Amino acid sequence: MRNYFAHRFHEFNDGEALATALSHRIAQELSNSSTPSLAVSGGRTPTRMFQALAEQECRWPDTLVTLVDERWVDEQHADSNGALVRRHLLQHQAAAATFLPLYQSGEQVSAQATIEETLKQLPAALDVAVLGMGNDGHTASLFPEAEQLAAAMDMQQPARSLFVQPPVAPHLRLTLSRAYLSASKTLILHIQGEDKLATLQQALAEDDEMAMPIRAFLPLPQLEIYWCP
Ligand SMILES: O=C(O)[C@H](O)[C@@H](O)[C@H](O)[C@H](O)COP(=O)(O)O
Repeated sequence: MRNYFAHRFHEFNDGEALATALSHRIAQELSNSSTPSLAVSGGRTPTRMFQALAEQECRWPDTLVTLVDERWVDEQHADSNGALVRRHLLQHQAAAATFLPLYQSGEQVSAQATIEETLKQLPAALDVAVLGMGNDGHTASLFPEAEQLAAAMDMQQPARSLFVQPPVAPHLRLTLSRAYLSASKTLILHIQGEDKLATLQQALAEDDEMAMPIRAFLPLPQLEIYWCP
C-alpha cells in the first residue's frame, strides 16, 4: 500500500464495526453542513452501513440523498439501487431525508435532461460521496472499456450525470461524472473483502485511469478508504 494511504486507510475487524464507524462519520459530516448532501453507491457492500446510518441522528429533514449511479431499471426491479436505498437507508431517522433518484421512466434523452435538472438541487460540491469498487476497478458506473467512459471521466465534463453501457455488467447505467464526484468535500471508498483489497493494491500500482477508473479518485486529498475483511 503506497504510504500516502497510511493515514487515510481505515481497517475494521468486520462489517459491523465498519458500518458503525462509517455511519457515525457520515452523520458527522452531514451535521456540519448547512445544506447536507449525500450520494451513495448501490451493490452488495453498503447494506449494513445503510442500516446503521438510518439510525443516526443528523439533519435528515434538511438532507438531500442521491446515488452515485443507477441501473436503468425501475424501482420494482431487483437490481434497482434506488429501491435498495429506500429499503435500507431511507428508514427510521433517515426517512425524513429527501431522496433524488436517478431513474426516470421514458426515453433516455428527455429522462437525462430531467435528471440533470433534478441534480441541480445539489450543491457544486457534495458533502459526502460514498464509492464502491468492482474488481475490474470500476467505481460508480465508470466502467473500463465502456464506450462513454472518456466523456464520463473528462474533468471538463459539464454534465453531472451520463449514461454508460457497461461492456459486461448488466443494465444500461446512469452515473455521476468523475468531475462531479471528484468535487465532493468528503469522498469515501467503502470496500469489503480480500479480493477488493487486492484490486485496490493493483489500482495503486499503476496510473492508467481508463483501465481502472477508481485510480482517478485515489490521489484525491479528500478520499478516505474504509475496508474490512
Ligand atoms: O451500481 C452499482 O453496482 C454500484 O454503484 C457499483 O459501483 C458498486 O459500488 C460496485 O460494483 C461494487 O459492488 P459490490 O458492493 O456489490 O461489490
